Amino acid sequence: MVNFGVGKGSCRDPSNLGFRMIKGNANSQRPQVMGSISGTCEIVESNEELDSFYSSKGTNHSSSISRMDDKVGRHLMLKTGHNYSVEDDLNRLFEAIDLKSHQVGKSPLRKNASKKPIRVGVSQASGIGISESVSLKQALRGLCISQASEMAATKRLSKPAGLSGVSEAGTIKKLYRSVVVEASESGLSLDEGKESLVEISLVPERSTSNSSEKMTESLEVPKAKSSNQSAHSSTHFAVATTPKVKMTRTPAHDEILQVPTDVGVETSKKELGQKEKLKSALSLLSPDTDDKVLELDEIVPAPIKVGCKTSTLELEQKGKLHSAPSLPSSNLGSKVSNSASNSPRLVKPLFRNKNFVKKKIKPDSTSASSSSNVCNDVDDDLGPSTSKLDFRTHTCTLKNGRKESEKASPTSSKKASPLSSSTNLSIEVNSSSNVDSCARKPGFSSNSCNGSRIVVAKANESSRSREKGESSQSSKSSIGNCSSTTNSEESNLSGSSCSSNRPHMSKDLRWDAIRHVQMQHGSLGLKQFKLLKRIGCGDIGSVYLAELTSTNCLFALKVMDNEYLASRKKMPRAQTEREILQMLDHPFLPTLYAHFTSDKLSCLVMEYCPGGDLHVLRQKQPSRSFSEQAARFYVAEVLLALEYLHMLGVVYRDLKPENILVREDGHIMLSDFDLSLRCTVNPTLVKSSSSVVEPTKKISSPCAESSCIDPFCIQPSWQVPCFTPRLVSAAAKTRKLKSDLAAQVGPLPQLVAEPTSARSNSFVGTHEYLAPEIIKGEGHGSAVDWWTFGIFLYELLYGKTPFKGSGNEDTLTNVVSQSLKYPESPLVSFQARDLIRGLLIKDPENRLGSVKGATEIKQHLFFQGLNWALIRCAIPPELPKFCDGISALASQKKEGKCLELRATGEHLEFELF
Ligand SMILES: Nc1ncnc2c1ncn2[C@@H]1O[C@H](COP(=O)(O)OP(=O)(O)OP(=O)(O)O)[C@@H](O)[C@H]1O
Repeated sequence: MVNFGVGKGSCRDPSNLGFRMIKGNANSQRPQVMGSISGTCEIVESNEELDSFYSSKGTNHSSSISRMDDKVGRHLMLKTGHNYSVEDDLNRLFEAIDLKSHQVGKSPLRKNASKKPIRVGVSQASGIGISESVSLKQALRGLCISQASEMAATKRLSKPAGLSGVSEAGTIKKLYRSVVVEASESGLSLDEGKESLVEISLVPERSTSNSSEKMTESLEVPKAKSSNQSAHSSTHFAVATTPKVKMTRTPAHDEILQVPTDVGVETSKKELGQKEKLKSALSLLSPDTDDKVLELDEIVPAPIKVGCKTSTLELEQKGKLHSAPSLPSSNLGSKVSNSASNSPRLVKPLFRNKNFVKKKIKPDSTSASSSSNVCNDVDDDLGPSTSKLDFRTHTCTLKNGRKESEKASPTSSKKASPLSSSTNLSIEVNSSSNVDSCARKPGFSSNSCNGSRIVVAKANESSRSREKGESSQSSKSSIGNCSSTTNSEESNLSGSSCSSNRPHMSKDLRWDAIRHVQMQHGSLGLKQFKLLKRIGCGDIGSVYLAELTSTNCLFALKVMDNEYLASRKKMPRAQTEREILQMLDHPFLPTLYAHFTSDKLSCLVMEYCPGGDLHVLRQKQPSRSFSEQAARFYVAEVLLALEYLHMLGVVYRDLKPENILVREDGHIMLSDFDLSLRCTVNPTLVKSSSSVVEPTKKISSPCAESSCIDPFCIQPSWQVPCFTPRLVSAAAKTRKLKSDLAAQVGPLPQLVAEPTSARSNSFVGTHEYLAPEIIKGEGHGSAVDWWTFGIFLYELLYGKTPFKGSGNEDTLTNVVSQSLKYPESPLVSFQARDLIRGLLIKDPENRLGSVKGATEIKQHLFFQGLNWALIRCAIPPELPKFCDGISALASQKKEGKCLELRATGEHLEFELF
């Protein structure tokens, strides 16, 4: 294992930058997952035979071994027979390899005993001898790849980030392409390739190397093979290209690496040649694959679609924007650092009922007053006093006073926690309460969560009942009665609802705190929370800022009244929200730590977001609108969240600033999923037929553009601000070189993970944000999210929505019939307006994003130069400013401003104290 120490100083969750490259065969059920640490890259060849090999000999396969030629291996096997030791074999092999290396004029690879990659998979099995030459060969190949990775890492580490003089991205791409082409030409069928898939997965840090603790989510491109697989719609990919590709990802990651499969084991010379090329490519990918992917990403030609329908493979339209007459230089002007350097604004989140701002159209809302019923559960008159709380300084502590941070390291955490990995954390509160905290440490078998997981309705009937469009407050609400959903909501929930599949937040100390309380009390329920303040109330429940008893951990506790939900037919919405929350593991989406249900109440224990929402933040801006660079930052993060949701088969449907919460670190969190539509998704790898690349437009110096949030700008040299005047830097030259090379190589296939077949007739959303197709009742799909995304960007930039009328009816009429207009002020760049124009195309089929989803939107010039994978590490436009959280809470308590749950069981009775 090699720690590549990716520079990510400001990264909120650096663990997600760790990645792993795994090669396996079809027999490998899941990618081998090993313990890793932040910024770690591992390249592992994994198959059963390999495992057996290591298992039988206890060989640390991390030993550095150079590549072995097949013939050499075979020869040795014949010569030595079966009675030998592995060590002897390896010694001979090293000699042979040295000889071979000299023959081909290459210096032999060094053995580096100091590097100790973690052992793959099962390591304790014994009794399996090496009797097959293929085992040894493959084992050595695995070692070879590991070493190649290490060497590449060493090389990489010896250079400043971003200044690598060699266009590795271009090289990788070239190799990749050649493999793709050759594999394609070889005429190998998908099935043939199945035996040796290559996976490059992005995995988080792990605390153990137990093979049973696999947690990467494998996205296998080829045809769905088993019924079991087909049950998980969100993780199934269909292949639109040859050769076959297997992709592995962690849910937390935005980027998916795509690598062609290494076809066959030992077939033809041609295939062997392909393997060699692929290995070379893999070795180059090693230390900073994230960076490489980004660079590759950047050089992929942008299939921009502006007002015209684009078929999957026909990318003729993509040049439209690029070929447009010289775009006016961006007036994005100032750099992000500018905003970042602004004196931090005192943000006072005004927690309020959002219904007063933009009233949602929700199917079960029978009256405007209905939503207030929930709010009346607790009669509190607290002001927005949490606005000055400094939750950045808030530290979770356990009851014994020991700081959770002391257990931050995986090992210490494991030792210190009263819950070992063998502890079953499925929780039963009491006989009448049912709790599923899923507060498991990564590494727990996801199966352990299944018992408490909600079973999703299978039939269309049930699906329909889970839609939220039965009625509405507007005249259009009757459309909800005809709500029908096809091709949706058939997927059942899998282990992804557990923390074991939530690598993104796996190190969050709140997991430990919850486990600790559960252990102490035997269960988790409302009694274990001290409700400090009601943050707000929505249509289906109230949200409280709550402290977990005896810890300093704060949560957002959403409390819903079951009876109320049932009487208003809102139970399906609550269920939808919970199920979606259970699936999520993304930096810009909320983490659900636990949920518990009693006869009377349902509670969601969520990550608390102290920074208020974007609606409030926007109103605090001068001219009540965001600068373009700030808007770009926020919409980019929202876009990644939407992309992730779509990949999971979730159409969000309720995008608006009020639902974008601001985290303590200034990044965003998309909240509120009770109006979302669940559907099947069939992600596809699309290989562009065009090789036209416009590198000079696509790639530019990171700071040449406006609103630069390119991590290069916050990277060490380090912390060179964007606005620092630069001459043509070495990095810029390198980029130019890379882009030139990329132009020669051609585009990479693109992953399209848009649930284009999702259909719903529900009338849901928020008036000003409703897409025309929803208003017209024509049925809608995932394109509604791109419409709302356009409205959202418009509102951030102009401070108002484009079609707002004097009343809701007018608004709806305007949405359908009024053409898009831009106010004269504030001045907004052409790129921004062009993006909005593409997104607000009334015909969903022609709307930007309708075919290729976020993939095509991300390539719009508005986002030019943005480093998508590292945006989470970028400096936000502004940071919420709070004073000390704990002391503020304490003073609130003294002042009697806090609510505390009265210990009366499950009744929601609070009193001031
Ligand atoms: N995790 C959180 N952290 C901080 N505030 C939150 C969190 N979740 C929700 N809120 C706030 O609580 C309030 C109520 O949220 P909630 O989702 O219940 O209602 P809503 O957004 O109106 O949606 P709905 O009516 O669909 O339930 C909102 O003001 C929201 O900003």
